[in-house]
Amino acid sequence: MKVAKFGGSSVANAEQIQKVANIIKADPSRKVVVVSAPGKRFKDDVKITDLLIEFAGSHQRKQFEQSEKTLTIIMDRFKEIVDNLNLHTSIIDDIKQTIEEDLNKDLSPNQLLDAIKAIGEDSSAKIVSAYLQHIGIDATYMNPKDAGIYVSNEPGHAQLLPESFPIIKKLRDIDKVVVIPGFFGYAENGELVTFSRGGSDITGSILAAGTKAELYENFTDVDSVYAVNPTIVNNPKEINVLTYKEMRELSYAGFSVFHDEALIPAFREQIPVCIKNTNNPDSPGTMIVSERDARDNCVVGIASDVGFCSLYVSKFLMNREVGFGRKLLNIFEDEDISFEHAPSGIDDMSVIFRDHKFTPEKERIVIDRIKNELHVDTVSIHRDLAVIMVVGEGLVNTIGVAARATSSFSKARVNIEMINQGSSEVSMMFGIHAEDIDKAIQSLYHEFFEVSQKVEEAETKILT
Ligand SMILES: Nc1ncnc2c1ncn2[C@@H]1O[C@H](COP(=O)(O)OP(=O)(O)O)[C@@H](O)[C@H]1O
Ligand SMILES: N[C@@H](CC(=O)OP(=O)(O)O)C(=O)O
Repeated sequence: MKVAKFGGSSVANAEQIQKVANIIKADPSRKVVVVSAPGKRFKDDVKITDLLIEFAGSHQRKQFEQSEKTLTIIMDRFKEIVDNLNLHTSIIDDIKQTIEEDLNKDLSPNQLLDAIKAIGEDSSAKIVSAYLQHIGIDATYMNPKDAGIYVSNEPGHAQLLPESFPIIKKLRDIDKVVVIPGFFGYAENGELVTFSRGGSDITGSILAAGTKAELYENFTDVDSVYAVNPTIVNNPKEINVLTYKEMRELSYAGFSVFHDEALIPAFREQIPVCIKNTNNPDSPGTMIVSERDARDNCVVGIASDVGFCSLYVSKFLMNREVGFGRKLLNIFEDEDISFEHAPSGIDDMSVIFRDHKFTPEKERIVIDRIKNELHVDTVSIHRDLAVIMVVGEGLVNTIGVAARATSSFSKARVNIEMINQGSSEVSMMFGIHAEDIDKAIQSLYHEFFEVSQKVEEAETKILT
């Protein structure tokens, strides 16, 4: 059996849901279906999840006029979907009732936000299951609690609890298509918890691993994972096969097409993942597996992400000071900031971290503590940093990749703030100014995918 997850763009309106139904109908082994909340229908549209967050926020701030307005937009979108699919309007009444019940429960602000956010995927699953029944497919909606999505709310990521596995495994025995909302599960104490943004991919992966599915299909709005973000380079090369490790590095650094946490369950149970397009289901998509032949392309993809900050410290004879690195990272730990990379030299060290939690107040505390406790010679902060990852299993065994990458930055007139290579065998990381991302990616893409392709074509011509 297969687990098929359909993202927000695949359930954004009635027409998309009809495509989803056709995909399910076309392959009876698609037994477990996971859906996101309706996403964007066009570029400047707003996802239902964002509307729900806005609704919960304005309600909590007691801006009731605003919250009512947002609720009307949310309900109109669900109503349009239900009407266009010719489904019973009682579904709409149920959504409204669930929202009202949540507002009247004695919930903390965070609990209420989670409960409201989850309504997007929950309603979507009810609608998709009703539509499948409507067109004669034996389908049923199932709440994540009944499906066995029990998670401990670990900081940073959702960890599946051991009691989940036997329950999830039983889904295999159900002789129907089971439609389960993505993006949320339940903690040990019965509390509803949502995952990080884009987290329906995680639900799909958990269910694929728990049912030991033959394949986890992740349906989205692109034909495949491309070698670079298609919004930066036009018509980039499609990737046919990727390893879990490669995808993890790429999604970490901005390939939002698949959530990096979603790789963990699939990787642990060695479930192959296929990224496919709801709008073009016959296209083969991208397979994510444990091994691939890396001889033909050493660099498989180049990802970029913004929102990083770098803290630089230098101190004469740092290398001889036992415990310096630990003390520096301890300050970050005390301030609840996780670090992403920590490249170092003999007398200097940088700590790279995501800047969303680094308020001016935190910046002041961290700098003061570093000066007072570590007695450094220099300390400085650089904001607006972007990270570029050049990724590929073949990197370790290929000579000259770093040279080609640095020369591409130089051709694009992009200054490299930092290079980190060595700890990961599958990636090379570069820190640059965020404003340089597009030209850096375009230049790297040209070097690793356009120039090498031309060389290969020329070599083939000579040989034939
Ligand atoms: N390298 C990449 N390959 C394919 N898509 C990418 C890549 N990097 C970013 N994306 C973006 O990921 C989007 C699909 O992910 P997402 O918006 O989460 O879809 P869904 O609505 O299915 O959850 C694509 O539309 C594309 O803009
Ligand atoms: N709806 C949630 C979860 C999710 O996975 O959505 P999508 O499939 O549209 O990325 C979000 O917007 O974060």
